[in-house]
Amino acid sequence: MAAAPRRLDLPVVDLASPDRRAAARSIRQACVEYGFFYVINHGVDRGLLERVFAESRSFFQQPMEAKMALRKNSSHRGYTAPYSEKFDDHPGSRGESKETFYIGPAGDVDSHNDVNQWPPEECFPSWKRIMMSYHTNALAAGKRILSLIALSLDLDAEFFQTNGTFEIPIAVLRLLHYPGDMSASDDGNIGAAAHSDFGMLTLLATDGTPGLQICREKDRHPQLWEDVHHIDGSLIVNIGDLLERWTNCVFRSTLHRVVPVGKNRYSVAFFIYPSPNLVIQCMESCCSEAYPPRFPPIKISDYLEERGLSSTYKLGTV
Ligand SMILES: O=C(O)CCC(=O)C(=O)O
Ligand SMILES: [Fe+2]
Repeated sequence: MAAAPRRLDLPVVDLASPDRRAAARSIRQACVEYGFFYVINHGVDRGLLERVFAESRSFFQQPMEAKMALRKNSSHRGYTAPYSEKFDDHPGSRGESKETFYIGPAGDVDSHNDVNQWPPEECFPSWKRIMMSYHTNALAAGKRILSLIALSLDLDAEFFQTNGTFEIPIAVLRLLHYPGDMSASDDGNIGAAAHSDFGMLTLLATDGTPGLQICREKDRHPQLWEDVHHIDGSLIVNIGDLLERWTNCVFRSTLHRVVPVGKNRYSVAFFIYPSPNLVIQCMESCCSEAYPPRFPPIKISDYLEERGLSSTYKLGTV
């Protein structure tokens, strides 16, 4: 008989814990072993999250024509349709079934320079306000998590606050919808193909529908995929390639994907990158004589360019 899949018990970090050192230890273990963990008491109001999901659902439930009217623009904001992002892993597969909507900060205080696209106010009167409010709250939660991450790396808790990371942080919200009309047994079908995130940190909220999986050892064959289950009220946090590099690979940016489960699935990803002007180098606390830096210093804007993301994130305007 085949062995039952092992239940993946990712660490749960309480952001409101008075014992910040213990929380930081738990984060360190999570980032070294899994690159993924949950946060609770993260400060993002449950009611706000419910509104974000409700607004997201009503956007994606529109006819394709209305969604395509807000097709992703040259600043990488707006709608992408199912199967628009092709990948080659499975010849014969149609690609990724997910449809997405990208939102960045709304320019300056008067919303000048706002390169976002917004659904028509007559039909979506609260949409922009709810999304901007989530953007602000998620960034605040991200900063609290990064303060514990700094402690977990033997740095000052204010490290990321004082070194320029948040001068003009690049923070992008991505709404996702995985259509429910396919199942994992349909050959080669995938909701989101295996990838690691490029940035520093990703905060992920889901509607509780399963499908998210991680692969802890990317070089192992065959790959072993483990389900990330839902914990009510929590956010899922994962480390991106940039923080893996910055920590000299002490922290892991882990492969993940979304498999179809024959049910509609909604999620909201929030990607955080540092300011484009910041130059990062492998943190001293992550290097030693026996474990020298694996990467030279790099300016974030150059990193984004290297990863093909500079136009994506319209440096300086997000
Ligand atoms: O939808 C999910 O649960 C994961 C989304 C994701 O990995 C991403 O947007 O980078
Ligand atoms: Fe991801």
